[in-house]
Amino acid sequence: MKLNIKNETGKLRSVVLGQPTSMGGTPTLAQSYDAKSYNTLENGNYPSETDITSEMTAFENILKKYDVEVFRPNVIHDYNQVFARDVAFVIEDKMIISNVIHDRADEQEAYRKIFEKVKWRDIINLPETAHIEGGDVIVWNDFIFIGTCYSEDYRNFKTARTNQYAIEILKEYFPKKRILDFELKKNDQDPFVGILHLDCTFNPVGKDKCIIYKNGFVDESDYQLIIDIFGEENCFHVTDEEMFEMFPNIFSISNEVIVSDKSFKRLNDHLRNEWGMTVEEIPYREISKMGGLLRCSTLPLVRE
Ligand SMILES: NC(=[NH2+])NCCC[C@H](N)C(=O)O
Repeated sequence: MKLNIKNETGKLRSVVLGQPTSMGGTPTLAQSYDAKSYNTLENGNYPSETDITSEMTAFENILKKYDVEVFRPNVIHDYNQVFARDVAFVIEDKMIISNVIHDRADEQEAYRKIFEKVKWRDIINLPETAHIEGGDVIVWNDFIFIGTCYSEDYRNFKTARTNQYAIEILKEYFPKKRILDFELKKNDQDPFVGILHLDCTFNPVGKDKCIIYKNGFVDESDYQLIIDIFGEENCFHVTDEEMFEMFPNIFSISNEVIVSDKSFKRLNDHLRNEWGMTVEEIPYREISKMGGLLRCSTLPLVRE
């Protein structure tokens, strides 16, 4: 397979969609590794495998409707494999194997048959201490936007997944890209305060637009830089509550077609009425309780 990812919104040809089978029971608070799941567990409403399965099936059906080739990872017994995004990521024709948080490390084995479709020389493995997950990496033509955490207590956060070392290495592999790193607010327990990945606070859509949550960034100047790149009129600003519901984490099948949660009324209306896009709405509320949404559930391999 010839990988090709130049941006977030080129027409999607081939993608990995995570899988819900045998996702294990409800974790304990101590076992959770993101603030949204922590909050869900505190509220005692962790989702069931049956509900997660029906949401992911709805997503797969939309992808197939647009003739996208969909791969699924193998099932690992009692292991959450919903969020394919973080396991690896594609930049141009290269696949970078993430160094994910320890709690999720076993997920990668289930992608072996998919990785084997890619030529060895197109696969990049990073040194063990270079931490990075696909949710923090957004390829946007000449730019690569990367979410990170500079804090000295980086290691104390389970929600800090990408470090400077990994970013420095990517700069060497992709010298022609303008790599911009953004420090994200971190908090392992309060989903209104901490941002797990960059794609929970920012996501490009269409040819030149984006969805953005200002308070996810530590430095206002980082947020302002994105606004300057896209232009104020091309930015949809989300509120605290909408960030919590995961508005930024929708998924583009092309410049014109977006898969969104059917409860995102204000966003979906804007995408359709102001920006003229086609919005495919599906139910994804149960999956949101585990700290990710539509972008997080996918790992795009080929876009036109
Ligand atoms: N790209 C993303 N935002 N992925 C969300 C992953 C959520 C998952 N519970 C984790 O903590 O790893």
